[in-house]
Amino acid sequence: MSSPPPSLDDLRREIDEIDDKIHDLIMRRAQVVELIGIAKRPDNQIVRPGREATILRRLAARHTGTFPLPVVVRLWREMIATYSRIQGPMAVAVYAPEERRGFWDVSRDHYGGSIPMTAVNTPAAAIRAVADGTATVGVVPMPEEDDHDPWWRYLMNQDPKTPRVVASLPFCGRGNARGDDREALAIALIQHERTGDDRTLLGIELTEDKSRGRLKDALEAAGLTTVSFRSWTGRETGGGPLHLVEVADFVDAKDNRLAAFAANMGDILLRTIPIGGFAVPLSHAADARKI
Ligand SMILES: O=C(O)C(=O)C[C@]1(C(=O)O)C=C[C@@H](O)C=C1
Repeated sequence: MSSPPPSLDDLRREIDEIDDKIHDLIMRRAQVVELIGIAKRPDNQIVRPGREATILRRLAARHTGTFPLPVVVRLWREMIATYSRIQGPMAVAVYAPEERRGFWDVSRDHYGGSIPMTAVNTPAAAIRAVADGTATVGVVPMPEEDDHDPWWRYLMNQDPKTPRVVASLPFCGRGNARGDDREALAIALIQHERTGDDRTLLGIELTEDKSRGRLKDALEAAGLTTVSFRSWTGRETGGGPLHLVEVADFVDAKDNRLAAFAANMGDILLRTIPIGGFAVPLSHAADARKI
């Protein structure tokens, strides 16, 4: 004889037990994070986007059942942001003018509801807020093709006080975020860290106009796979043409492939600056599977 199905009261008791366990673990995680905050000193970089991506990828790989993965990621994003704030002060400056409130929504999903967040009207204002320490993180739009004053050119600077791109938002779908703005990048005064599946943004200045095909060939001959290109004439400032190339790997300034690229380009290359990068978001994999 099969046993009768559990009663509503039994099931609710089980839910209460589960909730207690989840709550206990959230509180225990806070204690461990406090110790992490102590262990991380003296370099004291509270926000570690690479580690955050690794945590979320590991959970995504073990996820099964009917509870949607993007919601798991949203819960963890709320937690991770809050656990960051336990370690020290945090503030986010988001490029979110009136007509582009979608960036506010994706930033709030990523950095949670408890971190102080300010909307600014230009990407340059978000960069300034990070550079002067008013914000720990800035959120700027994914570079666009027809941008007449691209924000990324302000990051083409070797000064260690220049913010770097450190993450791409959203990490797992934009849910019910307003508007059509699809993707944004986070910048901070920290280094982009290797996670095993990364993209790097290379800012490249040339002495004269060259086709993207030429740049692509020189990068690929140096062993760098190109994903996308953005260009800016540089005429307005009297400088040379600038290109922002997304490459499919982790690359830092010491990478031998940049030296090989410089050799391939010869005298027309003025400088190449990795302006940061990001762990490939889970939504990229989902888009590729057309989920
Ligand atoms: O691992 C760390 O360095 C932490 O500070 C912990 C933690 C987390 O909650 O897991 C919090 C903030 C960091 O951005 C990354 C991860």
